[in-house]
Amino acid sequence: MAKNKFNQNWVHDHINDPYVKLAQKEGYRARAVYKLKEIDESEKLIRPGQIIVDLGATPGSWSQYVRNKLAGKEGGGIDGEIFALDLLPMEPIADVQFIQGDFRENEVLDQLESKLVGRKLDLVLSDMAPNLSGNSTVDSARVEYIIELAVSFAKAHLKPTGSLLVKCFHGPSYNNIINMFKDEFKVVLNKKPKASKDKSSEIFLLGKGLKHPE
Ligand SMILES: C[S@@+](CC[C@H](N)C(=O)[O-])C[C@H]1O[C@@H](n2cnc3c(N)ncnc32)[C@H](O)[C@@H]1O
Repeated sequence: MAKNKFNQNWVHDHINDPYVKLAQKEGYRARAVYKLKEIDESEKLIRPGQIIVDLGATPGSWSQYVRNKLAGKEGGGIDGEIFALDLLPMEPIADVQFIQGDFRENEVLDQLESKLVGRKLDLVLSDMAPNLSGNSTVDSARVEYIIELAVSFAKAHLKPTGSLLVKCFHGPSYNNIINMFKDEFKVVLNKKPKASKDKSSEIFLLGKGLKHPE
């Protein structure tokens, strides 16, 4: 398909996408929020009082959703804490502490850890998607690596009852990733929310309760 035609189709699909329209109406920065919302509504992941990290947070719809779930009834601050991190800048969101940097770099991880000051987390979210090269072996290895880092971060920082939700893709490393989750979590679920496009190999993995808390 010619590139222009491809762009036109993308624009047409995007404008007519019900989740794009809903996100605009409800004030969310991205349609991705409805993926998290559906998983949260079925798994009851997010509750007031929690400490939550959102990895790969920009433009911020997941952080907005988490913030709304932790917000007090009187419209004051939040009951809980939210830390968000991304390679790219993010427009500020009230009560969300943002760090800009590459999660694969130790220096960035140190910054995040210094904000946590030893407090354990209830939930780690990762919607991080590495840049894709088009070579499925290379891309699959990149996805596996970023998820491996998220799992090791979760292992070090989650409460024993905490959960990790990551974006993943069906590909050559899928089984390795599932096994990595099964080694670390008591319960492992895969989720394909309605807002995740059928033609995308995207799938979300949820690990609940650490098998070997640190
Ligand atoms: C699909 S977007 C996230 C959308 C977000 N959940 C939302 O609801 O607005 C994926 C994000 O992951 C970020 N990302 C990818 N690799 C990263 C890395 N190594 N470190 C930090 N962020 C990364 C990208 O910059 C991008 O903003």
